[in-house]
Amino acid sequence: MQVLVVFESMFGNTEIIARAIGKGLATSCEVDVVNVDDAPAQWDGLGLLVVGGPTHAHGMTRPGTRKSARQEVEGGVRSATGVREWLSALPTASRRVPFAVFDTRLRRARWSFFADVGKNATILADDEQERAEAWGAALATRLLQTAAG
Ligand SMILES: Cc1cc2nc3c(=O)[nH]c(=O)nc-3n(C[C@H](O)[C@H](O)[C@H](O)COP(=O)(O)O)c2cc1C
Repeated sequence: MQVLVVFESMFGNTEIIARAIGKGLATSCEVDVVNVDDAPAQWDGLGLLVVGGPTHAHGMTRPGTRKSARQEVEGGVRSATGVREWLSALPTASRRVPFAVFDTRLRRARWSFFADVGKNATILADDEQERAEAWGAALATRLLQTAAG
């Protein structure tokens, strides 16, 4: 089963979580983890698309919030594009695929991954990488069960 994980990340936290999710999924699937800047817009035979990004102003990033993030970090941010824009530009055929989403944010929330971002530093809260890997592994198990009917 082929899985594509697409992440958007300013300071690196969401990228770490995306790669941990990919590691979990790789226990039973073929996985590519790609920055949204390099993400394809079309695919063939994809079993699952997983998309994640940082929470900005209670939602997905926008050009203005990404500009604020750029001003906070020396040496540039990880993604120039947003998953919001990437998703909007996907052709209709690419949207017909099983889909899972995740986000990172500052406040600990049950369905999000928690990042504590210091100045010019990437500080993921304890256990979040492990939690992300476990979520990826659970997703893979569920996917294979669904495929098996
Ligand atoms: C412009 C901006 C707005 C943000 N707004 C929120 C918010 O509304 N709620 C929240 O919990 N975190 C917020 N954050 C924190 C980010 O969600 C956190 O920095 C992010 O998860 C880090 O991921 P990244 O390192 O991949 O960019 C914001 C960060 C920035 C830069």
